[in-house]
Amino acid sequence: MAFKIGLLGLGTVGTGTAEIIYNPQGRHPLLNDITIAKIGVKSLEKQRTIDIPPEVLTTDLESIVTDPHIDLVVELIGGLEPARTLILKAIASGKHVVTANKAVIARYGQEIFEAAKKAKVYVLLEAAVGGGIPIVEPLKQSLGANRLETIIGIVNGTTNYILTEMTEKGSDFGEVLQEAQALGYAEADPTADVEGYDAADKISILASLAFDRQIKREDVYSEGITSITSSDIDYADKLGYVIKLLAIAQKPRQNQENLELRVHPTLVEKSHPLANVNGVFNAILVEGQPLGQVMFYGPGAGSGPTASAVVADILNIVGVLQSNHGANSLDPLLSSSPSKIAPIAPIDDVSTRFYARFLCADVPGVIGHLGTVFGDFGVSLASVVQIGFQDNLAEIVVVTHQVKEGSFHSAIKKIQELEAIKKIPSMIRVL
Ligand SMILES: NC(=O)C1=CN([C@@H]2O[C@H](COP(=O)(O)OP(=O)(O)OC[C@H]3O[C@@H](n4cnc5c(N)ncnc54)[C@H](OP(=O)(O)O)[C@@H]3O)[C@@H](O)[C@H]2O)C=CC1
Ligand SMILES: N[C@@H](CC=O)C(=O)O
Ligand code: NA
Repeated sequence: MAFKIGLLGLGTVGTGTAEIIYNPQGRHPLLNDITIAKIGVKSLEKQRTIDIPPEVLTTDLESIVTDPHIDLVVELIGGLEPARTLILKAIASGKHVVTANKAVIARYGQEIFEAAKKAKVYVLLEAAVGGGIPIVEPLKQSLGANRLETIIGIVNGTTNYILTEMTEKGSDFGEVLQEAQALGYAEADPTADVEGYDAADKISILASLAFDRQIKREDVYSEGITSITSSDIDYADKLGYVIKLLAIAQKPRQNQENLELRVHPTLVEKSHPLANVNGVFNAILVEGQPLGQVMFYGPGAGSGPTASAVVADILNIVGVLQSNHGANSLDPLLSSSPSKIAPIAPIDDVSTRFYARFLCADVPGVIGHLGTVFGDFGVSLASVVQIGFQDNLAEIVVVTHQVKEGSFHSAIKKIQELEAIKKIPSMIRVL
């Protein structure tokens, strides 16, 4: 019997999803049991790159999520509303849901998962993190035997594409962002990409799955790439690093209660596996016991790769429903709904290494003064080098050992008061 899909959205990901479902040859045989009953869009007049029978398209999305003939709703419109309301209505109407919407899941996941549990339907979201990379399903299933400790990921394709183009071709930030938008990688409002909010949504979702905790999205620290300049990229290169936007989740360390969750540009040593993840590719390094480290790598955005993850979720649901013949319970490996909230450490309590570039008057003893102030705040330095001159000012680069963010920033505040220090053009964390 055909399994009927109601598709909300026919943009980059919706079109990729429809293309797979309309062309099942050579793919998983279960696809032959799936049909698209309705597709909800904003505009019926818009030119589409795929032929859709006119009676399938509608602008009445509510009629799709309440249609008694539809079994599963695929939400690919993006944004918070009406996406959240439509997902909840679909659940209340007894429909399974597949979504790529990390913004909604990171903020309203708990509400949605609880509603789904009550209604005994699945809500799957493989496409929401890492695009086509299977990462959500492995965290729920394949890695279930492990005590997961750390996740470090490049989880935003747009910013990785921008940083790669800036690094490899010296391209201009604004121009590359436009390219990423044209390629369908960026969010409708690319602020979410370049300011790190999209990566923060994604790391919240991954941490919630890995540590089985609810994450308060508003407590996740995020810093984007808008202030990264080509000079930073050049200096990083000279020191043996590349700059990547990393999303990091760390389970509570010994004798601590708080999770560490943060997104920021980071200097990554060129020999590190994440340093060679370029363009729209994403990679997620997961560490746990007894497995050790495992890295998931692949295309993190774009029509086909993201649709691959959407359709994988649809197949998972259809497969489970067919095998248990509609039994009245959910497969615990597919459904998820953590009960406890995890406190998140304030960013000042997190330890990291820093790279900082100073422009100083070229007077004797300036390096000594910097060292003394850092020392006063317990910041230990791995290296201090004068790398040249800019506008008659000496350019000094400092790399610290692990230091509490709070101590580093207190030292910087004091350093700013030094007569010889004219400017601190960049401070970037180091992995
Ligand atoms: N693009 C990517 O690479 C990836 C995207 N995602 C996520 O997938 C989701 C979809 O993204 P994407 O395909 O890029 O988005 P697009 O902007 O390309 O497409 C959005 C689609 O939704 C429709 N739509 C939007 N708002 C409404 C509304 N209020 N009522 C009816 N229809 C609406 C649009 O209709 P119309 O066509 O008529 O304008 C369009 O078809 C987002 O949550 C995004 O974060 C996840 C991973 C990767
Ligand atoms: N805008 C996102 C799309 C995929 O999630 C990105 O660039 O990664
Ligand atoms: Na994925």
